[in-house]
Amino acid sequence: MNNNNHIAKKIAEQGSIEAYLHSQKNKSLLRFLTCGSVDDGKSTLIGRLLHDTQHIYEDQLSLLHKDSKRLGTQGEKLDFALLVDGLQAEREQGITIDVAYRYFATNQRQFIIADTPGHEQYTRNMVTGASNSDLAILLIDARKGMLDQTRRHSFISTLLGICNLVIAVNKMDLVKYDQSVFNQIKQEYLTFSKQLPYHSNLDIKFVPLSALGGDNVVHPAVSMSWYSGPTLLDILETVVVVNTVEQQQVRFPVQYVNRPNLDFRGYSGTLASGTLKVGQHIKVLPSNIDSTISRIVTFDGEQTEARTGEAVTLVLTDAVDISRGDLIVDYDTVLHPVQYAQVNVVWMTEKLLVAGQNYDIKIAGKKTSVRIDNVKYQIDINTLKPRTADNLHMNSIGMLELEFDEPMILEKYSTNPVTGGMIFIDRLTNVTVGAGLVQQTVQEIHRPSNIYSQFELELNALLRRYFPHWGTRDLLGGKS
Ligand SMILES: Nc1nc2c(ncn2[C@@H]2O[C@H](COP(=O)(O)OP(=O)(O)OP(=O)(O)O)[C@@H](O)[C@H]2O)c(=O)[nH]1
Repeated sequence: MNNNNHIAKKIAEQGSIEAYLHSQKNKSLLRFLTCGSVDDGKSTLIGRLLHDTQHIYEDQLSLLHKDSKRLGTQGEKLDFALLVDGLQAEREQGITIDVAYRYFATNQRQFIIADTPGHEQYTRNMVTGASNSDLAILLIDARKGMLDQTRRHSFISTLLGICNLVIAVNKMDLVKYDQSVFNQIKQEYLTFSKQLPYHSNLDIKFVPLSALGGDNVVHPAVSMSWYSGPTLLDILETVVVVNTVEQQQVRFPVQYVNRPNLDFRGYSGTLASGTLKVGQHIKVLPSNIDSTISRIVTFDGEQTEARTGEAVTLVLTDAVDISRGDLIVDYDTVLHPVQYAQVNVVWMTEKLLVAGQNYDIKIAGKKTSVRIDNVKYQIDINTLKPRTADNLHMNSIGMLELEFDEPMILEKYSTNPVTGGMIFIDRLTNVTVGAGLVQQTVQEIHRPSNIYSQFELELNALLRRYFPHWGTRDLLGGKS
């Protein structure tokens, strides 16, 4: 059955189009990404998932029949990779590609898949895909076992806070569906995974499959009777995703001050976490000015409440001075601005990252600059252990010590991905060159005292002693 018939059947089951749409809307949503090395079978797997869950339109299916026959990549069979490799041509032409998002739904759930290419230089897209996902499917070619890219993508996924990993050992048909091959890869991965960030919170599942033949993707494989676990779709339909963001404290980065006329002044943005209500007492950081929400305006009209992820415009009872990049939080939230932070970085450009460089950064809607004070270490992708490094090259992951141009409201990435996640932008080319995740904000930093003159140090001490309300930073590293 193709997608058209499939949907028609579902509508008939529900009784009306309205009832069908309503049932779709109330299903939980799982966002996942597929990653792994080049040619591991990501596109084939996604094509197979869409096909076997009847999410391919009639015209797509006949085109797929035609293309598979014309190219003959799979003999007489369908080449599912062709279904999702629409970007292939762009790839071959070397055009920058982005993550391809695809949507499908089953009776249990709705899914959004981020398909990220496996080539080494495409780590950038993988990071983008992972930052919006609840679960990562890591494909491993059964013939090749674990590769650097498997380790790198596992590390990045977990660093970005994904705690559901599915290790899909693909192309089992090419190893004669041998259980020992699967077991060996599973064992190797389990040993490796002990080094992954937040290891104790990880839920790792293993499935042996053949994306090409459809074994254990949607339907259980007869060829692998030794495997009694769930199929990949079973896992996707039942995995429990804990969304803690909604319960977290309010973080509303102001993206835009909306002032269409003298009578209206609103602050637009997407609510990164928590909920906001009309009448709620709030505070604006870094200024610490407080006010109350008088209206919540959206594209579809006014509402009394805003939930995590909603794009809204807030109107306040007072005419306060708020600019783009400010952060609206609950009135009783205490967050101190910091000038330094230790940040995990995934470097994505050929130009080496070295200490002393300056970059523009964007964090929670705010744009400012940083200086790389120090490359603390690089992560060895095989052992996931830190090793000393003076620089970071493309695709490497490391820890930096940063100094911001101005005091910043930051949090650990693990506390809040919006106030703890940043991108690095090259000042000349305006290209995104890295992704950073705050590991630790640093209030105190110990600089060698001899970079300041005795007079500067004495003046600094006097200012801090007699004018504490100026918030002067301690040149020797004390709290501001
Ligand atoms: N025998 C066999 N071949 C497979 C299987 N899955 C994928 N392939 C083949 O492996 C090759 C690569 O598959 P793709 O789906 O294009 O791989 P990919 O990971 O999407 O590759 P990129 O998009 O280039 O990163 C194709 O020739 C597929 O037909 C499988 O389970 N068994």
